[in-house]
Amino acid sequence: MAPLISIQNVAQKFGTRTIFKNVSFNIEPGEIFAILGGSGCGKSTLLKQIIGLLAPTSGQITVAGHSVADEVEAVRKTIGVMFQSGALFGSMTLLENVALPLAVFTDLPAAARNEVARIKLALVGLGAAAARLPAEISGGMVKRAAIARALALDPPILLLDEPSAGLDPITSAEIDRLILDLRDTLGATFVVVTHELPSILAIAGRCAMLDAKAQGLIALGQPRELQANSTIPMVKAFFNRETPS
Ligand SMILES: Nc1ncnc2c1ncn2[C@@H]1O[C@H](COP(=O)(O)OP(=O)(O)OP(=O)(O)O)[C@@H](O)[C@H]1O
Repeated sequence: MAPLISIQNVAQKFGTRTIFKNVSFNIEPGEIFAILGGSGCGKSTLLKQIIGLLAPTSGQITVAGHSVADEVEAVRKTIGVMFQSGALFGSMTLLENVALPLAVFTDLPAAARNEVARIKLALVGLGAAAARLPAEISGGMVKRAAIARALALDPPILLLDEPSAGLDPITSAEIDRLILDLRDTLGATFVVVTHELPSILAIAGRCAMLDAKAQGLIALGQPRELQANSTIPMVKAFFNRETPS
Protein backbone atom coordinates (compact mmCIF):
# COMPACT_ATOMS: atom_id res chain seq x y z
CA MET A 1 0.00 0.00 0.00
CA ALA A 2 1.26 3.51 -0.81
CA PRO A 3 2.16 5.58 2.26
CA LEU A 4 -0.57 8.03 3.28
CA ILE A 5 2.00 10.67 4.16
CA SER A 6 5.44 10.70 2.59
CA ILE A 7 8.14 13.04 3.89
CA GLN A 8 11.30 13.02 1.81
CA ASN A 9 14.52 14.82 2.59
CA VAL A 10 12.70 17.73 4.14
CA ALA A 11 14.58 20.70 5.59
CA GLN A 12 13.54 23.94 7.25
CA LYS A 13 15.69 27.01 7.67
CA PHE A 14 14.64 30.34 9.13
CA GLY A 15 17.13 32.89 7.78
CA THR A 16 20.52 31.23 8.17
CA ARG A 17 19.34 29.02 11.05
CA THR A 18 18.68 25.37 10.20
CA ILE A 19 15.91 23.85 12.33
CA PHE A 20 16.13 20.42 10.69
CA LYS A 21 17.38 18.81 7.50
CA ASN A 22 17.26 15.40 5.74
CA VAL A 23 14.03 14.41 7.49
CA SER A 24 12.47 11.40 5.75
CA PHE A 25 9.75 8.99 6.86
CA ASN A 26 6.39 7.60 5.75
CA ILE A 27 3.13 7.30 7.65
CA GLU A 28 0.85 4.41 6.71
CA PRO A 29 -2.97 4.36 6.66
CA GLY A 30 -4.48 3.59 10.08
CA GLU A 31 -1.32 4.34 12.03
CA ILE A 32 -1.13 6.42 15.16
CA PHE A 33 2.22 8.09 14.58
CA ALA A 34 3.83 10.28 17.24
CA ILE A 35 6.27 13.13 16.60
CA LEU A 36 8.52 13.67 19.63
CA GLY A 37 11.39 15.84 20.69
CA GLY A 38 12.43 18.63 23.00
CA SER A 39 11.23 22.21 22.84
CA GLY A 40 12.28 23.97 19.66
CA CYS A 41 13.31 20.89 17.65
CA GLY A 42 10.70 21.66 14.99
CA LYS A 43 7.67 19.45 15.73
CA SER A 44 5.10 22.17 15.08
CA THR A 45 7.12 23.32 12.07
CA LEU A 46 6.85 19.83 10.58
CA LEU A 47 3.06 19.77 11.18
CA LYS A 48 2.78 23.15 9.43
CA GLN A 49 4.73 21.77 6.48
CA ILE A 50 2.41 18.72 6.26
CA ILE A 51 -0.70 20.92 6.01
CA GLY A 52 0.96 23.40 3.68
CA LEU A 53 1.06 26.36 6.06
CA LEU A 54 4.83 26.53 5.65
CA ALA A 55 6.84 25.58 2.54
CA PRO A 56 9.91 23.48 3.41
CA THR A 57 13.24 25.03 2.42
CA SER A 58 13.86 21.79 0.50
CA GLY A 59 12.40 18.32 0.12
CA GLN A 60 8.98 16.92 -0.79
CA ILE A 61 5.86 16.03 1.17
CA THR A 62 2.92 14.15 -0.30
CA VAL A 63 -0.39 13.44 1.45
CA ALA A 64 -2.83 10.87 0.06
CA GLY A 65 -0.92 11.02 -3.23
CA HIS A 66 -1.10 14.83 -3.49
CA SER A 67 2.00 17.01 -3.44
CA VAL A 68 1.67 19.58 -0.64
CA ALA A 69 3.67 22.09 -2.72
CA ASP A 70 1.44 21.80 -5.81
CA GLU A 71 -1.98 20.64 -4.56
CA VAL A 72 -2.45 22.19 -1.15
CA GLU A 73 -6.26 22.45 -1.44
CA ALA A 74 -6.56 18.71 -2.14
CA VAL A 75 -4.22 17.99 0.78
CA ARG A 76 -6.20 20.14 3.21
CA LYS A 77 -9.41 18.25 2.39
CA THR A 78 -7.80 15.10 3.76
CA ILE A 79 -6.62 16.57 7.09
CA GLY A 80 -8.35 17.72 10.27
CA VAL A 81 -6.16 19.67 12.68
CA MET A 82 -6.27 20.24 16.40
CA PHE A 83 -3.84 23.04 17.23
CA GLN A 84 -1.94 23.13 20.51
CA SER A 85 -4.14 25.78 22.09
CA GLY A 86 -7.33 23.86 21.33
CA ALA A 87 -8.63 27.24 20.14
CA LEU A 88 -12.38 26.92 20.56
CA PHE A 89 -14.31 30.16 20.12
CA GLY A 90 -15.30 31.24 23.63
CA SER A 91 -18.54 32.94 22.65
CA MET A 92 -19.86 29.89 20.78
CA THR A 93 -21.39 26.73 22.23
CA LEU A 94 -19.62 23.41 21.65
CA LEU A 95 -22.24 22.60 18.98
CA GLU A 96 -21.58 25.90 17.19
CA ASN A 97 -17.81 25.38 17.41
CA VAL A 98 -18.03 21.91 15.87
CA ALA A 99 -20.53 23.03 13.21
CA LEU A 100 -18.31 25.94 12.13
CA PRO A 101 -16.09 24.07 9.61
CA LEU A 102 -19.29 22.69 8.02
CA ALA A 103 -20.62 26.25 7.57
CA VAL A 104 -17.33 27.39 6.04
CA PHE A 105 -16.52 24.42 3.82
CA THR A 106 -19.85 22.78 2.86
CA ASP A 107 -23.23 23.80 1.43
CA LEU A 108 -25.16 21.87 4.08
CA PRO A 109 -28.19 23.70 5.51
CA ALA A 110 -28.06 24.69 9.19
CA ALA A 111 -30.19 21.79 10.43
CA ALA A 112 -27.91 19.24 8.75
CA ARG A 113 -24.78 21.01 10.01
CA ASN A 114 -26.11 20.85 13.56
CA GLU A 115 -27.00 17.19 13.16
CA VAL A 116 -23.46 16.33 11.97
CA ALA A 117 -21.98 18.38 14.83
CA ARG A 118 -24.17 16.49 17.32
CA ILE A 119 -22.91 13.18 15.93
CA LYS A 120 -19.26 14.31 16.23
CA LEU A 121 -19.81 15.50 19.81
CA ALA A 122 -21.41 12.15 20.67
CA LEU A 123 -18.39 10.37 19.13
CA VAL A 124 -16.07 12.11 21.60
CA GLY A 125 -18.40 11.58 24.56
CA LEU A 126 -19.80 15.12 24.69
CA GLY A 127 -23.34 14.41 23.45
CA ALA A 128 -24.85 15.93 26.57
CA ALA A 129 -22.65 19.06 26.53
CA ALA A 130 -23.58 20.49 23.11
CA ALA A 131 -25.14 23.66 24.55
CA ARG A 132 -22.27 24.46 26.94
CA LEU A 133 -19.70 27.21 26.37
CA PRO A 134 -15.94 26.37 26.43
CA ALA A 135 -15.51 28.31 29.70
CA GLU A 136 -18.10 26.06 31.37
CA ILE A 137 -16.31 22.75 30.75
CA SER A 138 -13.13 21.03 31.98
CA GLY A 139 -9.77 21.03 30.16
CA GLY A 140 -10.28 17.42 29.06
CA MET A 141 -13.69 18.29 27.62
CA VAL A 142 -12.17 21.24 25.72
CA LYS A 143 -9.67 18.85 24.12
CA ARG A 144 -12.50 16.44 23.24
CA ALA A 145 -14.51 19.26 21.67
CA ALA A 146 -11.46 20.41 19.68
CA ILE A 147 -11.02 16.83 18.43
CA ALA A 148 -14.74 16.75 17.49
CA ARG A 149 -14.26 19.93 15.48
CA ALA A 150 -11.23 18.42 13.70
CA LEU A 151 -13.49 15.46 12.80
CA ALA A 152 -16.29 17.67 11.44
CA LEU A 153 -15.50 17.19 7.76
CA ASP A 154 -14.68 13.46 8.09
CA PRO A 155 -10.98 13.79 7.23
CA PRO A 156 -9.06 10.51 6.89
CA ILE A 157 -6.07 12.12 8.67
CA LEU A 158 -6.05 13.89 12.04
CA LEU A 159 -3.10 16.01 13.17
CA LEU A 160 -3.17 16.63 16.90
CA ASP A 161 -0.68 19.07 18.42
CA GLU A 162 -0.20 18.09 22.09
CA PRO A 163 -3.68 16.70 22.81
CA SER A 164 -2.75 15.92 26.44
CA ALA A 165 -0.89 19.15 27.28
CA GLY A 166 -1.97 20.56 30.63
CA LEU A 167 -4.16 17.59 31.57
CA ASP A 168 -3.88 15.45 34.69
CA PRO A 169 -2.70 11.83 34.13
CA ILE A 170 -6.21 10.32 34.36
CA THR A 171 -7.76 12.79 31.92
CA SER A 172 -4.74 12.39 29.66
CA ALA A 173 -5.27 8.60 29.66
CA GLU A 174 -8.93 9.18 28.73
CA ILE A 175 -7.83 11.24 25.71
CA ASP A 176 -5.45 8.40 24.76
CA ARG A 177 -8.38 5.95 24.93
CA LEU A 178 -10.47 8.29 22.76
CA ILE A 179 -7.74 8.50 20.10
CA LEU A 180 -7.42 4.69 20.02
CA ASP A 181 -11.23 4.32 19.80
CA LEU A 182 -11.50 6.87 16.98
CA ARG A 183 -8.74 5.14 15.04
CA ASP A 184 -10.56 1.83 15.43
CA THR A 185 -14.10 3.07 14.72
CA LEU A 186 -13.31 5.60 11.97
CA GLY A 187 -10.22 3.94 10.51
CA ALA A 188 -8.56 7.37 10.61
CA THR A 189 -4.80 7.95 10.68
CA PHE A 190 -3.43 10.08 13.51
CA VAL A 191 -0.26 12.16 13.63
CA VAL A 192 0.21 13.29 17.21
CA VAL A 193 2.80 15.72 18.56
CA THR A 194 3.35 14.93 22.21
CA HIS A 195 5.84 15.08 25.06
CA GLU A 196 3.90 12.62 27.19
CA LEU A 197 5.78 9.32 27.50
CA PRO A 198 2.80 7.36 28.90
CA SER A 199 0.67 8.54 25.95
CA ILE A 200 3.31 7.60 23.43
CA LEU A 201 3.66 4.12 24.90
CA ALA A 202 -0.14 3.73 25.09
CA ILE A 203 -1.15 4.85 21.61
CA ALA A 204 1.70 5.19 19.12
CA GLY A 205 2.45 2.33 16.77
CA ARG A 206 5.54 4.21 15.60
CA CYS A 207 7.20 7.49 16.35
CA ALA A 208 9.82 9.88 14.99
CA MET A 209 12.05 11.84 17.33
CA LEU A 210 13.55 15.16 16.26
CA ASP A 211 16.48 16.79 18.01
CA ALA A 212 17.46 20.46 17.86
CA LYS A 213 21.17 19.85 18.32
CA ALA A 214 21.29 17.13 15.68
CA GLN A 215 19.09 19.35 13.43
CA GLY A 216 16.97 16.41 12.39
CA LEU A 217 15.62 12.96 13.01
CA ILE A 218 17.44 10.91 15.63
CA ALA A 219 15.02 7.98 15.97
CA LEU A 220 12.26 6.29 13.99
CA GLY A 221 10.45 3.16 15.09
CA GLN A 222 8.18 1.49 17.61
CA PRO A 223 8.29 3.25 21.00
CA ARG A 224 8.88 0.09 23.05
CA GLU A 225 11.59 -1.04 20.67
CA LEU A 226 13.33 2.34 20.97
CA GLN A 227 12.89 2.26 24.75
CA ALA A 228 14.51 -1.15 25.00
CA ASN A 229 17.21 -0.93 22.35
CA SER A 230 18.19 2.58 21.31
CA THR A 231 21.81 3.47 21.98
CA ILE A 232 21.36 7.16 21.16
CA PRO A 233 21.74 9.13 24.43
CA MET A 234 18.83 11.56 23.84
CA VAL A 235 16.50 8.73 22.84
CA LYS A 236 17.51 6.57 25.81
CA ALA A 237 17.12 9.55 28.10
CA PHE A 238 13.63 10.35 26.86
CA PHE A 239 12.26 6.81 26.95
CA ASN A 240 13.85 5.90 30.25
CA ARG A 241 13.40 9.31 31.90
CA GLU A 242 17.12 9.77 32.49
CA THR A 243 19.44 12.74 32.15
CA PRO A 244 21.29 12.31 28.82
CA SER A 245 24.91 11.24 29.34
N1 LIG B 1 8.30 31.60 11.42
C1 LIG B 1 9.41 31.45 12.12
N2 LIG B 1 10.46 32.27 11.99
C2 LIG B 1 11.60 32.10 12.68
N3 LIG B 1 11.81 31.10 13.54
C3 LIG B 1 10.80 30.23 13.74
C4 LIG B 1 9.55 30.34 13.04
N4 LIG B 1 8.74 29.32 13.42
C5 LIG B 1 9.45 28.60 14.33
N5 LIG B 1 10.67 29.14 14.50
C6 LIG B 1 11.72 28.60 15.37
O1 LIG B 1 11.97 27.28 14.96
C7 LIG B 1 12.24 26.43 16.08
C8 LIG B 1 11.28 25.24 16.05
O2 LIG B 1 9.97 25.72 16.38
P1 LIG B 1 8.74 24.72 16.61
O3 LIG B 1 7.62 25.56 17.11
O4 LIG B 1 8.52 23.91 15.39
O5 LIG B 1 9.32 23.80 17.77
P2 LIG B 1 8.58 22.67 18.61
O6 LIG B 1 9.44 21.46 18.53
O7 LIG B 1 7.16 22.52 18.14
O8 LIG B 1 8.64 23.30 20.06
P3 LIG B 1 7.63 23.23 21.32
O9 LIG B 1 7.71 21.82 21.85
O10 LIG B 1 8.22 24.22 22.26
O11 LIG B 1 6.26 23.59 20.82
C9 LIG B 1 12.10 27.31 17.31
O12 LIG B 1 13.38 27.71 17.71
C10 LIG B 1 11.28 28.48 16.82
O13 LIG B 1 11.61 29.66 17.54
